[in-house]
Amino acid sequence: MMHNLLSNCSKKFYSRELYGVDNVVLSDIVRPSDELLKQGIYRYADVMDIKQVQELLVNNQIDWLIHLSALLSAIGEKDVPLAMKLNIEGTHHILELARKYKCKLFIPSTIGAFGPESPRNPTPDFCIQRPRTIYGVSKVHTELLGEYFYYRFGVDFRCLRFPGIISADTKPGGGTTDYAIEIFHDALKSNAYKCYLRGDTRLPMMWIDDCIQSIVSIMEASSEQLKQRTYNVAAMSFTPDELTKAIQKYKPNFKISYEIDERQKIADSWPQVFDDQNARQHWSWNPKVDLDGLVQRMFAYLERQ
Ligand SMILES: NC(=O)c1ccc[n+]([C@@H]2O[C@H](COP(=O)([O-])OP(=O)(O)OC[C@H]3O[C@@H](n4cnc5c(N)ncnc54)[C@H](O)[C@@H]3O)[C@@H](O)[C@H]2O)c1
Ligand SMILES: C[C@@H](O)[C@H](N)C(=O)O
Repeated sequence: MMHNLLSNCSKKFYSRELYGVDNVVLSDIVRPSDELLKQGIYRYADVMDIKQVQELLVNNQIDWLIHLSALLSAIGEKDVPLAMKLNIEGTHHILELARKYKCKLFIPSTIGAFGPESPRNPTPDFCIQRPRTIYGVSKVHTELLGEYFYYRFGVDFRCLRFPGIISADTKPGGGTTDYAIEIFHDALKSNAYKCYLRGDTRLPMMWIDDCIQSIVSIMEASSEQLKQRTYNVAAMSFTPDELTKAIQKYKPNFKISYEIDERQKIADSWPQVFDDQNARQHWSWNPKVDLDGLVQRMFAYLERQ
């Protein structure tokens, strides 16, 4: 069965092969590239303006909503009022529209929804969550409110807590895990990278294709399979030192140096290793790409550019 699907963030949810070009509407507030416009439907919609999203949803007979727009952890700390507006008020709009129009709704959460009091290695689905960033607080809010809308109004809310997502074709959006993307660009440009996290900072990470597959899998899982509405998903965990060693297999002269900044404090409060056994058991989550696979894919893509 086909779904009309609205993904309100232009970049990372490429599911047109699966659901059909005319059934996927991408929306954002940024000016789209020519390439993006050629790929299918793109519409401007600001999630702060509920009427704009409502119009899009009605006019396109949307029945699945993939709500991705958010301010990430590091950039959120630089503009807390905007993060509160986008991540909290924007999410309220989306939840309300999903309720009104009976849409199936996906909103991602993050490793950042945990905090210094959470167990860090491994971090299970259910444990204390006291994040210390506005990003993390907004995502715990999303998890709880989404589940409330499910139990109270029957909204088919589905949520995955993602690790740092690594992709080659988009610029990082202001996260604490950005180093693991920037490092590849600098490796190709100058064979060196100055990292803002300590070399032993272990964080969960995931290749973009696994991320997209996890969204498709949870959206297609039957309600009976889902024993909870928010799941951790994991693929790998590594440190900047370990990533450097994996990069040096391709570029033996690559050098890393360190200049630690405020993002270290955020990373130190986050999970090191994610426990995703519930996702694996309940709806057969099974990531494909490990650290070497990720490095190989990044270089293959970037060297083609
Ligand atoms: N990238 C990661 O490592 C990661 C990890 C865990 C969870 N997530 C979640 O995945 C989602 C997408 O993350 P991302 O990395 O693509 O973020 P990003 O910062 O790269 O993209 C966010 C997008 O939201 C858009 N946006 C901003 N304000 C908007 C508005 N008012 N209306 C509509 N769109 C607006 C931006 O233009 C941008 O394209 C977020 O919810 C994030 O929390 C991402
Ligand atoms: C982990 C994730 O949510 C995002 N990449 C961030 O660092 O903020």
